[in-house]
Amino acid sequence: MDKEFWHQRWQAGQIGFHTPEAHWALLAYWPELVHQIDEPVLVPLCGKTLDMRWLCERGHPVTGIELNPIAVHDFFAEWKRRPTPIEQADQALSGLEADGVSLWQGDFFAFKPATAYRAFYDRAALIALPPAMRKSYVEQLRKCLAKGSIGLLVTLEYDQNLKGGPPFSVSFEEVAEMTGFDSVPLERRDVLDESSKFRAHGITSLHETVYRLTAV
Ligand SMILES: C[S@@+](CC[C@H](N)C(=O)[O-])C[C@H]1O[C@@H](n2cnc3c(N)ncnc32)[C@H](O)[C@@H]1O
Repeated sequence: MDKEFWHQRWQAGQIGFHTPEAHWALLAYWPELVHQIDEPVLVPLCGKTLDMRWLCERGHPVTGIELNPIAVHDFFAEWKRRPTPIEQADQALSGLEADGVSLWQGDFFAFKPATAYRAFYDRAALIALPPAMRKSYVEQLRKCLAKGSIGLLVTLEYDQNLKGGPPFSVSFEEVAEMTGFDSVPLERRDVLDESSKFRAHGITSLHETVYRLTAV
């Protein structure tokens, strides 16, 4: 998945991954996971997800990293906020901030956090990347985090032989073997009925799995 692929998706408005409400797993599991509600949260490959607004409304300062400028612009515009630029020496990405949400626009692999995060949220970030990139993503994510950081990871599982990604299928075994993290599955939910696109490919089993990750 090269960068141009994502820029074209945003340019063409092909953003089926963007949902009009905060994700069910966030609502169900975040409160029991992260008790300190002013803990800053890192959201890699964030798009313009409303999950960031949910986290912010809960009290968390939020840092999102997103490649595409349309996503960053739309996030603030749809939230009816006028962001101001963020200055950070030694940062290759350009940043905008409003009301506790900071969005850095650019390549997550070039992101240098000012301090290590202790909480993170990954929905449709790991699974947006092909297998060859996922190891580097996990390494970069781990570099941004303090030891003991807690996060929520949401994956999809389906027969990858029937459909190419993204989103890619990421197995329980792959998550269990992620270097630098301990994982605990919290819920595995059948989501086939909400996904006609997958049915059209002949897929008969589609699950969303939610994990608690701890950086070790
Ligand atoms: C499948 S979308 C998910 C967005 C968001 N997490 C959500 O749940 O709506 C993946 C996003 O990652 C962005 N992206 C892809 N590669 C990236 C990279 N290397 N650095 C930062 N963002 C990236 C894409 O532009 C896209 O908005």
